[in-house]
Amino acid sequence: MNKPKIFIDGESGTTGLQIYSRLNQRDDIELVSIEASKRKDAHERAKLLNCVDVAILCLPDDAAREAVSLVNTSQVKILDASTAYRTASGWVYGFPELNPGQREKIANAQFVSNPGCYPTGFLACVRPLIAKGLIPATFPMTINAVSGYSGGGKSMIQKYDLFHEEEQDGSTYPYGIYGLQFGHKHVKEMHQHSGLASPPLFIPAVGDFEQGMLVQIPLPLWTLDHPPSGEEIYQAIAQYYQAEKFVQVAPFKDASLLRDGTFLDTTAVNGTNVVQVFVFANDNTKEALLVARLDNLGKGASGAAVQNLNIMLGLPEELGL
Ligand SMILES: NC(=O)C1=CN([C@@H]2O[C@H](COP(=O)(O)OP(=O)(O)OC[C@H]3O[C@@H](n4cnc5c(N)ncnc54)[C@H](OP(=O)(O)O)[C@@H]3O)[C@@H](O)[C@H]2O)C=CC1
Ligand SMILES: CC(=O)N[C@@H](CCC(=O)OP(=O)(O)O)C(=O)O
Repeated sequence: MNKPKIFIDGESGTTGLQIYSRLNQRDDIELVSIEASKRKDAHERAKLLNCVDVAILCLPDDAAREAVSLVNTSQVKILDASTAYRTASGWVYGFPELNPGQREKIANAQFVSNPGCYPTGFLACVRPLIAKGLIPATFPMTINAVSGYSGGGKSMIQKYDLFHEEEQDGSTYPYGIYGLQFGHKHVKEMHQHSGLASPPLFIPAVGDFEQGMLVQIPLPLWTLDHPPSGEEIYQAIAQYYQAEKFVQVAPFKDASLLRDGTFLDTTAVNGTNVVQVFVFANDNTKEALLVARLDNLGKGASGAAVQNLNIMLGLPEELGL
C-alpha cells in the first residue's frame, strides 16, 4: 500500500517545525517538502497542496485562506493550524476529546481546524460542566491565562531573544498581561465550542519562558442558587475524560502534581501532547478554580495537529506522540 503523502505548508515556522520533527521520524507516511526558495511561491505551493493526501497549514490566517483557495480537488484533506476556520461552517473542530462523536467527525472530514492553544485549555476544563449542566450556560465566565513566548511565533521568539541579549545590560522583560482591548482572536472560538450563552472575558498574559501555559478559570460558585461541590465538579470532569489518554484530570485534593506540594508551574507537561486539568475548590466559601496546563506547542498546536492527522488517516491516534 502507498504511504499517505503529507505536505506542511509553513514547515519552517514555529508550529510547522514542531510538526515536522514529530512526523520526520515516521516510516508510515511520506513527507513532501517545498524547496526553501519557493516556500512563498503560490504556484509551487499549489502543486504540492494538490498532490498530497493531507496538507497541514501552519501559516498566518491570510496565508492559510490563500492555501485553501489553491486546493482544487476534494481528494486532499486540509488540517489548518491557524485561527482562520475554527468557527467556520463546513469545517470540523479538531478537538477529538471535546464531545462524543467528535473523533468520527474528524475522521470523515475534508476540512479540519486545529484548536487554538488557549481555547484547548479553556474548553478542556469547561465543556464537561456545561454539557452536564453543572454550571449553567449563562454563567459569566472569565479566564486568566499565561503562555510562554513561543505562543507568539517566530516574531515573538526573536523579540525575546533580543531582550535576553539586552538583559546583559540590566534590562528585563517581565511577565505582563495583554489583550486589554478585549476581543482576543480566541474568544469567538471559546464561546462557540463551549456552549456558553455569552462570550467569556479573556485576559491572556505572556511570561519570560519559551514554552508551556496555564489557563485559569475562577468559579465564584456562591453566585449560583445550587452550587455544586468541588467533588461534584471534579467527578463530572474526570468521568467525561475517563477513556482519554491526552486529557488527564489530576486527582482531586492531591498535591503530588504541584511543585513542593503548593506551586503549579507552567512547564511540567512541555514536550508532551497532554493537557492536564486541575480542580481546586473550597466548599465553605463556595469558590473553585479550574486550571489547564499544557504545552502551547504540544496539545496547544503541533501535538494536537499530529493527533488529528492520525485520526484523519485512520491510524492509531497516538502515533508519533
Ligand atoms: N505558536 C503557537 O504556540 C501556536 C501557533 N498557532 C498557529 O499556527 C500558525 C503558525 O504560527 P507559528 O508557527 O507560531 O508562526 P511563525 O511565524 O513561527 O511561522 C509561520 C510560518 O509561515 C510562513 N509564511 C508566512 N506567510 C506565508 C506564505 N504566504 N506562504 C508560505 N509561508 C508563509 C512564515 O515564513 P516567514 O517567517 O518567512 O514569514 C513562517 O515560516 C498561526 O496561524 C498560529 O496562530 C496555533 C497554536 C499555537
Ligand atoms: C503568547 C501569544 O502571543 N500567544 C498568541 C496565541 C497563540 C496563537 O498563535 O494562537 P493560536 O493558538 O490560535 O494559533 C496570542 O495571544 O495571539
